[in-house]
Amino acid sequence: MTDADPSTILQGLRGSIDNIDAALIFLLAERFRCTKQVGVLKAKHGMPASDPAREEQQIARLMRLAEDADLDPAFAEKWFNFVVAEVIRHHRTAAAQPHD
Ligand SMILES: O=C(O)C(=O)C[C@]1(C(=O)O)C=C[C@@H](O)C=C1
Repeated sequence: MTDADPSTILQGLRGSIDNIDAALIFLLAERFRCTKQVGVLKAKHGMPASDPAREEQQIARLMRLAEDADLDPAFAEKWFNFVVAEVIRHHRTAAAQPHD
């Protein structure tokens, strides 16, 4: 990566960034497909939208994984909290719908 034209290098890196962003979108979509089913299950059985004990375990695990992957663990925690806030919003919406 030394002598190549910088704009060629940039183009190659951007290609990888675009592939990674696409994979992240697909993974997030799959995660929300699962959590929507969790929301319906919880709503049907009168279970609370959030489970703080489960979240604590998830955060501890993700922060360990982030450290191993050389990713800022505080960033991993922020990302998780951001996603879970949206999941809980979906769960509350599901609970407010009529269900049998
Ligand atoms: O596992 C659950 O009970 C969920 O509702 C899923 C989930 C998550 O997105 O991982 C979301 C909210 C809970 O507080 C904990 C975890």
